[in-house]
Amino acid sequence: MPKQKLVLIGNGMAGIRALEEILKLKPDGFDIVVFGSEPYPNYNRIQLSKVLQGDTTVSDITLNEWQWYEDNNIRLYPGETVTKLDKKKQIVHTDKNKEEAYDFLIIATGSNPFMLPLPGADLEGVTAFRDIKDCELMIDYSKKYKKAAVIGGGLLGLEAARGLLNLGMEVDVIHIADYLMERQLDRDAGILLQKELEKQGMNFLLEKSTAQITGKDHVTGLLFKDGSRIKADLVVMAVGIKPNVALAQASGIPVNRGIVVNDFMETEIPNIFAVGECAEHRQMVYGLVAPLYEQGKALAKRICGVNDKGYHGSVLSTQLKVSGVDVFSTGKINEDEETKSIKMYDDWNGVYKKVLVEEGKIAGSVLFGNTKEGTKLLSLIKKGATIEEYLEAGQTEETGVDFVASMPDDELICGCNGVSKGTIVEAIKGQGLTTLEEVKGCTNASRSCGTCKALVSDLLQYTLGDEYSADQKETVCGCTTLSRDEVIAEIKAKGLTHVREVMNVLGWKKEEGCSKCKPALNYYLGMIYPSDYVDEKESRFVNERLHANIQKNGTFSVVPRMYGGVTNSSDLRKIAEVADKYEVGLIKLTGGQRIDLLGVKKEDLPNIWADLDMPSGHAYAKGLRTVKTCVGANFCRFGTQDSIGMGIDLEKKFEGLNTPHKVKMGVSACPRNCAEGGIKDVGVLGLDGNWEIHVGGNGGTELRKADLLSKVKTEEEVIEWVGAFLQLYRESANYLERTSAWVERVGLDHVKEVLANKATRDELNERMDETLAAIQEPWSEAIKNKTLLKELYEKVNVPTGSN
Ligand SMILES: Cc1cc2nc3c(=O)[nH]c(=O)nc-3n(C[C@H](O)[C@H](O)[C@H](O)COP(=O)(O)OP(=O)(O)OC[C@H]3O[C@@H](n4cnc5c(N)ncnc54)[C@H](O)[C@@H]3O)c2cc1C
Ligand SMILES: NC(=O)c1ccc[n+]([C@@H]2O[C@H](COP(=O)([O-])OP(=O)(O)OC[C@H]3O[C@@H](n4cnc5c(N)ncnc54)[C@H](O)[C@@H]3O)[C@@H](O)[C@H]2O)c1
Ligand code: SF4
Ligand code: FES
Repeated sequence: MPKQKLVLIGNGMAGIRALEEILKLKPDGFDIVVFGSEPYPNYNRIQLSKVLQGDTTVSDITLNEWQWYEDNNIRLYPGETVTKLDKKKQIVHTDKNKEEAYDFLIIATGSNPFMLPLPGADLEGVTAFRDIKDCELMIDYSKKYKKAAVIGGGLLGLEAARGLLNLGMEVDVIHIADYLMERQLDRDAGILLQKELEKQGMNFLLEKSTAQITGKDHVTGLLFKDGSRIKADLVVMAVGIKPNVALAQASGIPVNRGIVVNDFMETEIPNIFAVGECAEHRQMVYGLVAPLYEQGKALAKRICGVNDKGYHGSVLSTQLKVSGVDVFSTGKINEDEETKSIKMYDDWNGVYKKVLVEEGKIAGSVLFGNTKEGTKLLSLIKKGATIEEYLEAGQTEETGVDFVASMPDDELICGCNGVSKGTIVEAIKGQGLTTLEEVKGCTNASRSCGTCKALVSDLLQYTLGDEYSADQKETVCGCTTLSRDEVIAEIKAKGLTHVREVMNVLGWKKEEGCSKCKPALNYYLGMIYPSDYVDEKESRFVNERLHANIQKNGTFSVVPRMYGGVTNSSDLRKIAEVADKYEVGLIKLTGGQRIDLLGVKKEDLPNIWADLDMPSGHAYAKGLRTVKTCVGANFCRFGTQDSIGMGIDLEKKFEGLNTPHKVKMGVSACPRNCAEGGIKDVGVLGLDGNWEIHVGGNGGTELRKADLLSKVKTEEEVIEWVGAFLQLYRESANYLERTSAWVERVGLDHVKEVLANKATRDELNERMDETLAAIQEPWSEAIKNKTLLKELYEKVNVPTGSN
């Protein structure tokens, strides 16, 4: 019987968490399709504040890699928006003219930032702070401009303001109320917060109402209703959010503020659910992840037919993610006729605590300066605990291991994900966890805002005692407690030969591994057994499995190899013909001097490769990409050597080589370095009749200038040194570690010392040659393999001439 089709609209935090819960209950229960307007896999929106503050990068906040979708047979359409929904026929339509029928539909379209409809709101330099695009725009602006104004002194506005300060801008925060975060804090805490943030360099304009954003094309400032003005080159609006309900509304699904749902997240329309910030449950719309995750659990149980009492609403708690400021609030924050409060105010040390009591029970709390008790108070409120229970438990001043030891098992450690101390301790003991990453992988604790990380570390220390090492070794991933070196040593000692076998024998916690360890193990096995290991395609990242880079609209790019960046009229003709025949969207020259055919349909890939009859340029590979060359001595009046010839020889020699991460090379024939060897993994430079070999350069986000490794005379010596260097890197780097990071980690002196020995270089080159001898050209291999064509490239006619 065919599986029921489940379509999810919205590839954000709530929708994907609901899918994860569904997959836990029925791993193979549905045929799943996801549409997401943003061109990324599901990422941690919460961490955008940390990206702006410079504590992490966009590439590190992905929650579910592309591979996760592949592994779970989820068809993801990134960068594609659902524009229409036909609830009678049970079909959704997209902005790319796709139609998808569903048996069950989940709407998880989140919120839109609320943009004040002020004159000038459409000027260049005015932005919201909601997604990666906004974050990148602010980072970009900070490089060009000096003065930023943030409208809104709530959680988002203050986190944005801290980020902009870190980026070197002067920041004014304009707030409509008379104290900061008035929705989350009482006046006393708000004033303490303001003092602390002023010390950090923020400037506040309170009780200010903006009348206009001034400027002609680009913003130049703000004009307030009281007639005063400030200058600004960048204006960030952070004045709240609006549930994104337009699609539901237009489709006749009942909407109030949000899409109205019952306790099982069902809308009034059969088979249509809503979850996350777009949903309204018992007249409440939420804007924090903890309740959205609770909703996801209830939804998953309903859709999988598991009996449950459903979702009954959430007690909220918030923490501001600004370093140096500890502020927490939960439940009620202000006194009224029904409440009494216990207060402690230490103006000298800037510590404030208030616990509100209603009908004898704890109803809410505001903490400033010391927020250790935050999760305890949240747990007590959730349980409906009395004030006596709180007072009897004692207000501990303890910290660290003693503090977590004193917590009861049911106390919450991670508010975002609802994970208690008991659950974490049980997972550490039951599954032999030793690192924060493993606890995160198994329990979800610390997977969202990350403020509970210190408590989770304390719990690890408390549970493991002497076995715990704060200076934790880096494990391959959360599925194992072994490091890369330990795994490699075990593979060699036990003669393990397959990815699954490694996982079984070495006691992997997740039988099937994850998207981090599978490609890593596949690489390590290939590196250890170059002649015998049969590459496991299913363990590779999707781009490497398909031998083409997937683009944001789901099409692919084709980059044929052009040794040394040199081409000829016959290859150019073939490329032009192929581009016409397959209606290629864009032909573009790459930074590595290659031709990129973009916008190719997956099913056309094998036919294009067959028509091109050129080798793969490996533009998708964790391997040798390109050798860029300058024109050199044959044409350039400054050139002293044949850089093109040298580049072609290097590229022909190392073509198809798998490496821990991508490897780029550049060869120039004089110190002007036109092939930019100074920012390549390997840069070869002609100088006074010698060749200099530079290594460990990187022109990407982690910009690094290459270091001089050695100076040699002949082309043969260049090949010998480069071969030895690459093999040393292959054998000792972590998978996904670029040469730049590896050279930094192990030290240039170490690399030089190892390679200085000719006998060692020869040994490394012997192993390199064995590896190179086993390499096969992937495109011609793929078009010969009918099973592979059927499995990987749907709707393909086997190209003529293949067997
Ligand atoms: C900077 C920042 C910091 C934050 N910090 C915290 C924090 O510390 N703690 C906390 O609990 N919360 C925090 N939040 C709030 C939290 O991120 C949100 O509550 C959460 O992301 C909401 O999840 P969601 O899935 O409902 O919506 P979203 O994450 O917005 O996901 C909805 C997705 O659906 C897509 N979409 C919309 N319409 C369509 C359509 N028609 N077709 C296809 N796709 C569509 C959108 O593009 C979006 O990608 C923060 C938010 C921001 C912006
Ligand atoms: N640490 C966290 O938990 C965190 C961090 C960032 C964002 N978020 C979430 O993201 C969403 C958006 O955050 P937010 O801070 O924009 O929303 P918010 O509603 O919490 O705060 C908006 C603030 O803007 C002020 N404001 C409204 N109109 C104004 C005006 N015209 N001029 C000046 N100030 C004005 C309000 O007084 C309010 O304090 C919320 O759901 C929030 O919970 C949470
Ligand atoms: S690097 Fe030197 S030799 Fe090569 S093209 Fe540039 S100037 Fe000419
Ligand atoms: S409290 Fe936010 S991730 Fe744990």
